[in-house]
Amino acid sequence: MGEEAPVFHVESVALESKDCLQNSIDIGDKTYVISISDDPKSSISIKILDKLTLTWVVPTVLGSHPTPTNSHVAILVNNEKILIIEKGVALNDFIWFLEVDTPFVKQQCKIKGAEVVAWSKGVISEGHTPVVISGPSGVGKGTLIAKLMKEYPSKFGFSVSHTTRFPREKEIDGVHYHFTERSKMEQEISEGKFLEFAHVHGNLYGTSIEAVESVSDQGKRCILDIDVQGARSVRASSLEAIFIFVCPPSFEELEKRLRARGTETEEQIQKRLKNARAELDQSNSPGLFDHLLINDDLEACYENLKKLLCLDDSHEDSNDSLIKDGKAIACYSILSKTNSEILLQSETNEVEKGTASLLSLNLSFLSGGAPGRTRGLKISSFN
Ligand SMILES: Nc1ncnc2c1ncn2[C@@H]1O[C@H](COP(=O)(O)OP(=O)(O)OP(=O)(O)O)[C@@H](O)[C@H]1O
Ligand SMILES: Nc1nc2c(ncn2[C@@H]2O[C@H](COP(=O)(O)O)[C@@H](O)[C@H]2O)c(=O)[nH]1
Repeated sequence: MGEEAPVFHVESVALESKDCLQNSIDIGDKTYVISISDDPKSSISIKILDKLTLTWVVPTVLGSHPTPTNSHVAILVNNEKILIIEKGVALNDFIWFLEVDTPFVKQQCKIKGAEVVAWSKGVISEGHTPVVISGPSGVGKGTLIAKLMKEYPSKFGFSVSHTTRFPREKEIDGVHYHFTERSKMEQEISEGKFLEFAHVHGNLYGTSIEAVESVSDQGKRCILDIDVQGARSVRASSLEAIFIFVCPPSFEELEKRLRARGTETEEQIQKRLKNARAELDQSNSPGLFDHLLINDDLEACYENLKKLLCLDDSHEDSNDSLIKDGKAIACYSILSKTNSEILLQSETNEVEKGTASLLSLNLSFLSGGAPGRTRGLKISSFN
């Protein structure tokens, strides 16, 4: 009796060059050649061979790229994207997707009139639904968020927005905001790097995709402090979130708080109060906010916020245990592939703490993708 054929499905050809390992993948009439090397000068290159005309194209490459390393394997997920498994990098950084024909890439090809490919990092942790907090200037959003972050530093992460306004005293660049030049921010908006942006009180504010994704990467729940226009844009985006509007007990109290904060000129206060009326009017827009919170007594409001966020619910993501020690080094090769599952085998004999000898990667629930992360990767480990 003959041996049963193994379920191997090799689609990638690996070519050793002096400083790096290249993988080539065929999709239709094109061959994608991916070289990742740890030489900083030539760290990542993508070339496309058109097999009909035998011409090479160097595409425009979008997105943050994988960590340079001289060993990786590549395998086709479907005709839209290639999965890259990097070797010798941290466990929370070893899965990447090179999108070659997804809707985002097609749209970018049209905009740029050139061949485009885009990187997207694969994320094992699902994170938790982000929370959008809106409300008029001075109502106490920042105060409530600061309390939450202080009490639950490992549960929540703040989405650090970009803004063209000047920093206030004690505000730190990269912590409270990314303070930026208008032209630079506009350029980055045109490059598709922002989830949302809005002109607020005479300045440009925006949430970069990276700001939200980097919080989720840490397995934390992302908090966005954005105005009502921004909340509307996020509602219309693919980001699933909970939307909370914070109201003042009265307009007079709002004005009192804004003045007492002492961070705005009289002219700016007037502008913010005028905008506050419009924002309060919009708080009841159908389908926009899930919850309204009145910030009268701060402690009472904070307790209500905690209730809304189910902070006594101690549910853990089933993938969490695998990424707890995300710094462990991954060194996996592809053992087998079906349409929805890839089996990875550790190349090291001694299984490092935090890694497993076999990993099963389920691709059935993928979501997101370039220009952000690819989420929904389900991983099971076997030792
Ligand atoms: N419940 C409350 N009672 C009294 N004062 C409050 C209350 N909540 C917040 N404050 C005070 O009101 C001022 C404005 O609060 P905060 O800066 O948090 O508002 P904000 O909504 O984040 O404003 P902005 O949108 O302009 O950033 C602060 O001085 C803060 O200490
Ligand atoms: N649409 C967005 N609005 C934002 C963002 N970051 C902050 N904001 C809102 O701007 C006002 C003013 O903030 P301030 O710090 O200058 O007082 C406030 O309502 C914030 O919620 C953003 O990224 N996008």
